[in-house]
Amino acid sequence: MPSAADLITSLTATVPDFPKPGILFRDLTPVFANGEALRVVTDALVEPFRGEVDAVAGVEARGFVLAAAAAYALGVGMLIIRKPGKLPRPHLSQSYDLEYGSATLELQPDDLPPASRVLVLDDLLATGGTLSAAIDLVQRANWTVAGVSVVLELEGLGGRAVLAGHTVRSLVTL
Ligand SMILES: O=P(O)(O)OC[C@H]1O[C@H](OP(=O)(O)OP(=O)(O)O)[C@H](O)[C@@H]1O
Ligand SMILES: Nc1ncnc2[nH]cnc12
Repeated sequence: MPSAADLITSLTATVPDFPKPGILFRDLTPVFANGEALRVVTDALVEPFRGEVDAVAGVEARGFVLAAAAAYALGVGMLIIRKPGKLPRPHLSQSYDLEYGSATLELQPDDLPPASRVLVLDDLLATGGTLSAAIDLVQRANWTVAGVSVVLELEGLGGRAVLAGHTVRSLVTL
C-alpha cells in the first residue's frame, strides 16, 4: 500500500503564478479526489492525536474537506473556522496575512464547551498566518489546542516557527 507521503507527492499539482505572479501554488485537490489518498492521508493526519481530542477544527475552504473526514475517523465533532460574514450567531474574528494577501477568519465559540481539546487541520502550512489565526480563535474560545496537522508544509516560508509552542504534524515538507 502506498504511504501518505508517496500519495501526496505523486498527486499534488504545482501551478506557477497562481493566484499572483511569483507564487508557486500547491494544489491538493487531486489528493482529495483520489479515494485511497483521501483515506490514507486522513488517517495519517489524525494518527498521533487518536483518543486525545474532543473535536477537529477545519479552516475554510480546503481544511473543511480534511477536518470532516478526520472528525469522522476519530469519532468526534467538527468545528468550522470560516471566512468573514458567513456565521449567523455570535462569533470571534481574527485578521492575518498570508503569502498572497490578507484575510480574516471567524469562529462561533458556543459550539463547544470550554476546555474542549481541539485538533486544528488545514491542507497546507506556508507563512503560518492562517493557522496562527485559527489557533488564536480556538484559544479565545477557551478551548485547548491539542495540535495542528497539515498535509503539506512549505518549509521556506517559516510557518513552523510562527506556530512555536504547538505540536505541528506535517505529512510532506517541500
Ligand atoms: O500558512 P499561510 O501562509 O497562511 O497559507 C496557508 C493557507 O493558504 C491556503 O488557503 P487560502 O487562504 O488560499 O484559502 P482556500 O482554502 O479557501 O483556498 C491554504 O489552504 C491555507 O489555509
Ligand atoms: N504556495 C501555496 N500553495 C497553495 N496554498 C498556499 N497558501 C499559501 N501559499 C500557498
